[in-house]
Amino acid sequence: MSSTAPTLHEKLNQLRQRFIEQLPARLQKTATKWQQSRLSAEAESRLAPDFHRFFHSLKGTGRSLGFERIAMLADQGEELLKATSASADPASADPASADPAFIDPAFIDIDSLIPQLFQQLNEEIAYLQSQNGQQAVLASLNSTEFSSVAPTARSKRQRLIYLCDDETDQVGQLLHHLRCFGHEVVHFEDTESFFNAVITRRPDAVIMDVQFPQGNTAGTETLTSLNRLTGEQLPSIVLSSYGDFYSRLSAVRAGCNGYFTKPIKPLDLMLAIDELTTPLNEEPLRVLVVDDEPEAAAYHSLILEEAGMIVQQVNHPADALSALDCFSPDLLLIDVYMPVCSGEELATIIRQQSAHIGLPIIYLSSETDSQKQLSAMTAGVEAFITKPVTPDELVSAVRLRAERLHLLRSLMTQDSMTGLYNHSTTTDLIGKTLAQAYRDGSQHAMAMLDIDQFKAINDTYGHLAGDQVIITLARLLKTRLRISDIIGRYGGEEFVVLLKGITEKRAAELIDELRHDFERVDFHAGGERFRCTFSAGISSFPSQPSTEALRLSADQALYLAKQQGRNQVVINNDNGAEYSEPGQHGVEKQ
Ligand SMILES: Nc1nc2c(ncn2[C@@H]2O[C@H](COP(=O)(O)OP(=O)(O)OP(=O)(O)O)[C@@H](O)[C@H]2O)c(=O)[nH]1
Repeated sequence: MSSTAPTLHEKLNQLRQRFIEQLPARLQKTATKWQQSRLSAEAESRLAPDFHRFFHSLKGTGRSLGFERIAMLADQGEELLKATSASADPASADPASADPAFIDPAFIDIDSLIPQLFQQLNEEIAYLQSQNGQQAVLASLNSTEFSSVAPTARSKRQRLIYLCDDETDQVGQLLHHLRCFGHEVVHFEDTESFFNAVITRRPDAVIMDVQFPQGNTAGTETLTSLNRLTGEQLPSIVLSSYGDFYSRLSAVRAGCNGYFTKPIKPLDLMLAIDELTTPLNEEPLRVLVVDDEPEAAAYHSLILEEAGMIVQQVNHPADALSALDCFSPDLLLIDVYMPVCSGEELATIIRQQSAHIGLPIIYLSSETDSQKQLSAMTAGVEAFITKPVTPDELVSAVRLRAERLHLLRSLMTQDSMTGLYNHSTTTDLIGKTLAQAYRDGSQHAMAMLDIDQFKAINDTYGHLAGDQVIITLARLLKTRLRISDIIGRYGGEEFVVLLKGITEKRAAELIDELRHDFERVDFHAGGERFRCTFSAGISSFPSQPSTEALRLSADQALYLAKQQGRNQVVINNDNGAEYSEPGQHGVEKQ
């Protein structure tokens, strides 16, 4: 059995199979209802919206999933129903004069045509379930284009970095710093092995020396050849012993993003790499999909997830409001035709609540009538996408409209210096996580971190150096902890982390590893080099049943850590405090 995760094509294939397996039962149910509707005028008008919705959504989902013939038959059904219902509506004007393709409804034998369509749909399903049909479906699936759907790299903070420098003795410290921050670093001593490695496995960023035995600008020339060969610019930073004009010019021509001269200040270079490889908006976009058709919702979710977004599906419009509150999406994707309430009505309900006034909404529908699209837009939605939508179209439509709100939200929820959550957002998110933990019985641990003798750092090296220390610890937490963990700057030099799904003991081990790596980071201020440490206190849920109780308990443990000499991690659990190995010092001046 293969242990790899299913590919997009495999997931899509599963979705199609599920759709086809369930279709005969849906068809049977609708055919039975159709017979009932023929018994009286009352039943006919009561059940008419159900048939319209059935054909309409079958057309949309069928087309999205690539079942062209099913979509075509469903389209015929919808058109037949439209034509006969228009003839029953005395308010509708006589279209015969305007439309040359008009067929008089009096000549449409709906009683035999609709059952014929049911029959044809059943035959198509039987074909699709046969071996020949399955092969045809597979062939069409393989021809589907997903080329420009973005990779899921955004979900990982760890970067692959290639460092190409033949002066091995000088890069040891840099390698250590980069690895401290959780990056995978591969070191090459010559440009040829570096070149081959890039072709085999493309890195997220490159640090390149300029001068090699092969030539004075051999490093930057290698980057230029690679960029030409692959047609893509490698994010790169130059690290050179020379700052002369021609070395710098060769770096500019190779499209390098930065130029550092030796001796190296590892932290500066590391932060530059971090900036180069971290997308402006690091948090993935969140999309709520509301569609009564589970397969259609799953199909669109799959595409958006594949592009790195977090998606939640809701199949009943009534569940959309609570999902909005719990999930906090950056965008809402709504199907227009749903039972109970239309997409238009749902959009109006949402817009009437001040908390969701700015939320971008996109309609997704098989409706091609531009007049109807226009009227649906009156509820204040951003866009109307017609099914079937290609993956690239869907991803870019969603990204375009969601990113602005996402950015605005980030400004309100993040601390501007570190990009971590601010105090109130941290408390808010922890509260929501605990509410969920009560329902699913999960356990979590909280860590409170405080930089040791930070006042002395500010006083000795200046506030800018102090800020650098805060930013570095924030980066360390972000790169080394899980994306799902909640990491906040609680104020000043104090941080709070909720490590989800782990015991306090495991949390203490993780934080202690960070403590150990942090104390080995070199900071520079003026001509001086210095190091810092932090202390941490750990508490856990459910022994501490609320955010406030967790915070107080972690704070007590932190206080103990400070009292006992700093640079250590203390757990506050039911059995009393437990300590990690205490460190040596708070500030080390070298
Ligand atoms: N550079 C800088 N300093 C800050 C920032 N926020 C708070 N501080 C300073 O952080 C220092 C915190 O000092 P204290 O609370 O006395 O604690 P400490 O010196 O770290 O000592 P211990 O916690 O006991 O190890 C104060 O001098 C604050 O002015 C900031 O954003 N940047």
